[in-house]
Formats: sequence, C-alpha cells, structure tokens
Amino acid sequence: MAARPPVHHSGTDPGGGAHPEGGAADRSGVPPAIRTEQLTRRFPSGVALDALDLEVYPGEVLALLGPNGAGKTTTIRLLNGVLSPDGGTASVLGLDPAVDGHAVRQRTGVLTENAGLDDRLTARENLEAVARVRGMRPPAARRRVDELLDRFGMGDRADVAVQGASTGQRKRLALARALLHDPELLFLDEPTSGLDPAATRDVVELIGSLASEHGRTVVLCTHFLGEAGRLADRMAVLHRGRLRASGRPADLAAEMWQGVPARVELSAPADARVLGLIRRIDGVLLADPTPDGARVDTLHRDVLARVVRTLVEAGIEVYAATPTPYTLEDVYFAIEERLGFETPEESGGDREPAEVVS
Ligand SMILES: Nc1ncnc2c1ncn2[C@@H]1O[C@H](COP(=O)(O)OP(=O)(O)OP(=O)(O)O)[C@@H](O)[C@H]1O
Repeated sequence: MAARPPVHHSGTDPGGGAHPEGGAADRSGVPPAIRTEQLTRRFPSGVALDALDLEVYPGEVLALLGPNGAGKTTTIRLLNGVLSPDGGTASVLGLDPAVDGHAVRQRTGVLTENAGLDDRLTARENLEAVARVRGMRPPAARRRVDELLDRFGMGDRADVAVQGASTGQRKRLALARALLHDPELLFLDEPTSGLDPAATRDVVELIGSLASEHGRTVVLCTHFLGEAGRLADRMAVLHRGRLRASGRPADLAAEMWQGVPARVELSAPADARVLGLIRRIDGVLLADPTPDGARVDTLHRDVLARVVRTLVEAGIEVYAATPTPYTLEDVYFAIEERLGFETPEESGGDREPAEVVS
C-alpha cells in the first residue's frame, strides 16, 4: 500500500515521550528475551549504536527499522556477542552476550545480510557442517537437514555445490541454517531481499508461523515495510545509532494522529454539498474529496456509521465506507519525515534531528 502523507491535527504531540506498549510487551512477570540498557558501540567512523534501551518479549516479532547505516546490523551483532559493546549492557535469554557469546549463539539463529555460506560445499554439506558445530547427533542432524532442504524448496539442489546458486537459493539455505537447531530467538537481517515473490511469500509465512505457532521470538531487520507490518507486533526505529521510536504501530499512530481515517466511496468525488453534510457531523475531523468519493477521518469508528446514514438520508448513494487504519508503513514514513532521515552527507554533518518518540 502506498504511504499516506502524515496527517497533522491540532492537539497531537509528536514529542510523545514514553508510550503504552500493549500486547506481547505487556506480559507482567515474564522476563524479556532481550533487554538492553544504554548499549553503545563506536567505530572509528563514529557511534554506530548510541545508548540503546530496548526490550523484546518471548514470542514477539520486533521489526528493527531504520535507513542504511542506522545501526540495525550492529545491534544484532552485539546481541549475539559477535561484537563487544563500548558501553551499556545486554541480556539475551538471560545471558550476557559480551561474556557468554557462545552460549547465546547456541540458542539463537542468525540470518545475516551476507549469508556466509561455503561455496565449495553442497547445500547439504553446508547445513551438516553447521549441525556438527552445534553438536547435533548425526542421525538427528540428517533428518533435520533433509526436512529443512525440503521445506525451503532446496531438495533438488541438495547435493550441488553452492557456488553458482542464485541469491534466492543462497538466502533460503541461509535461513535453513539459522533454523537448524530450532532456536528460541531468531535474528533475521533482510530475510527476503533477493527472493522472488513466491519465495518471499513462503518466507514471510514461515516467519509468522515461527512466532505465532511455535512461540519463537524474532528480531526482524528489513527495508520492506509491508512485510514488517504483516509480521511485527512492535516496531523500533533507529536513526544514526539512536532509538527514535518504539512501540506497537497502532499506539505510535495514535500518538501521531487523531482519529481513524476511512474511505467513503460515492458515485463521484464528494462535492461541496456532500463535504458540508459530512463536516457538520459531530466527531468528523476531516473530510476531503477523492477521485471516488471522500476521505473522512472520524474520532471513533461509530461516527463513520453516522456519516453513511446522513448521506443515505440525503439521497446520496454510498457504495462503501471502509476504515483504513494507519499501517506500520504510514507510521515509519511519518517518523522519517519528522526526523529528516537524510544521510550524514546530505544533512551536512552532525546536525541532530529533533526527537520524535522514544
Ligand atoms: N565493522 C565496522 N567497522 C567500521 N564501521 C562500521 C562497522 N560496522 C558498522 N559500521 C558503521 O556503523 C554504522 C551502522 O552500521 P550498521 O551496519 O549497523 O547499519 P544498518 O542499520 O544495519 O544499515 P543497512 O540498512 O545498510 O544494513 C554505519 O555508519 C557503518 O558504517
């Protein structure tokens, strides 16, 4: 879906501050699968991650979003103990990845942007090599490898060297490798980039089922916002190493915009008379013409029913009235617009954009 331009209503406070985080994050008494406090990592080029405070709860899919260079991959590497922090702490499944990196990686699955497969080995050998490192017993490993190769449509390429495999085939193999030991926590960095539409759909469904049916926790880094919107319970937006927004898309949308937008389909664009009728209804925040009727924002969903009734009573034919709640994509683009997500070069150096929600 195309991003709707941000809607500004009087009375909203984009500076927000702490926001309610319902759903999976509301599980009182359940320790988070991931907790970071002031987690920081610098490189000679600058701060890649700046005092990150984040919690991810078991069974939750968190979309970790942000433009190129925002610090997403650095976060994943810190949480797996592949990188050491310069400051702050992280707890992953109750362990400190900076101290117990190996133990953390035994219980997590990581799909990195750069799949890191051994080109000289076949698909099966690549998976079996990882199974050995993970200490899986050979018969169980063989069964699991066969099952995953089949599940990812790689059965017919199982015994062919990975060299020459397409981007999509490599990605599927890397995903199979991340799932080999049935990890509790998955870090997926761009899991669908390079996949064709059918493979993308399969991978998105698989990620969804890992969380919803198998209770796995997933941290998903992606630039595909539709995919993030379909899968994520919560989103966290990084920009230049700093967490700029986090929460459920619906909660963040409620902080940014008042009301519920809806599409009201008529036989023609709403004219001045129709718009006048709609705007006079209590609870209508906005009514603008569209090519097939009107966009109407209402304070509550039930106001929309009143809009339909008023129009019908006035002899105007209404073909449909459909609430179109703000999506993760809408929220992301609104945050991006408010922060000005240009690259450091474009922004002329170190200018700090204003905080939106944190
Ligand atoms: N090993 C490294 N050495 C030096 N700088 C690094 C290293 N890894 C990351 N950086 C820098 O840290 C910043 C954050 O990079 P990171 O890869 O975490 O971003 P990202 O959000 O994953 O970006 P992308 O969407 O492009 O994958 C960037 O400025 C990057 O150049």
